[in-house]
Amino acid sequence: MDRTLEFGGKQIEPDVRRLSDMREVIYDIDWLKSAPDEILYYMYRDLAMSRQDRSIILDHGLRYDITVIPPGRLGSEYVKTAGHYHPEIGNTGMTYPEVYEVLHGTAHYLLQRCDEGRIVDVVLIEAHEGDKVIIPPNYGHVTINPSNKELKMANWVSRNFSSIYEPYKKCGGAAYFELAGGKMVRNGRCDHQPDLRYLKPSNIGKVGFAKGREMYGLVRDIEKLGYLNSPGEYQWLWDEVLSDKNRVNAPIL
Ligand SMILES: O=P(O)(O)OC[C@H]1O[C@](O)(CO)[C@@H](O)[C@@H]1O
Repeated sequence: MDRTLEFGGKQIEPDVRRLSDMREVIYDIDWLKSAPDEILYYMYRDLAMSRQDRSIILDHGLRYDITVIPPGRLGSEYVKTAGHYHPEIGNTGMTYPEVYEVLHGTAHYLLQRCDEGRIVDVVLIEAHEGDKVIIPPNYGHVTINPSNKELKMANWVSRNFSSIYEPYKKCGGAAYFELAGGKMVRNGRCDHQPDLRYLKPSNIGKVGFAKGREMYGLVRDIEKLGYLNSPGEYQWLWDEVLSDKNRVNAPIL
């Protein structure tokens, strides 16, 4: 199947993530023994609709990507991304945040925060088409496609860093695995798995999100993405995104 994406009048070829790139984070080790080295997802990075947009995006130290995760299983587990953390910004005590939007399908964003090497918070956010999900500073993240439809999602993120994969690989994955059917199982290979908190997506008007409006359009109001490079100025946003007021029941699949 041709996986070229047309964006801004250009044909974009994806980077791909194969099973061999993420063997360490798979739950079903028996399945892994004989699984073919398939492509699991497609990443179209650093997109812009026009030259003018590109120049605005670069001036603000940002990047816009699209990722496509076809439906599938990793043995008994739903298909997912490898999982990574972002680095700390100087000595601020905060790592770079990120924001996702579901363009098509359903996503489960599994977030976790470590303190002194111990996982202290784990959050699962179910998002549908049009939902925005902010990954706050200091949280690592995995995206799961828990449906039988293709998941297409976009993200805005700082262009000033490279992702850190080691902690997920070292722990054999995130604190939880989502099995086909929706059961969440604790990852016994990592030292501590706090109870899961299920939270709502971060559809927050104050940072420019609007129902039915794709967040690519923020390129025309790019100051609204200021939290991606200066998270220290947005404590109210992190409090709001992570608040227990946003708790929901576990999703029913
Ligand atoms: O780097 P991973 O864990 O494979 O996840 C891929 C995702 O991360 C991003 O690099 C953004 O953080 C996207 O391009 C892509 O959706």
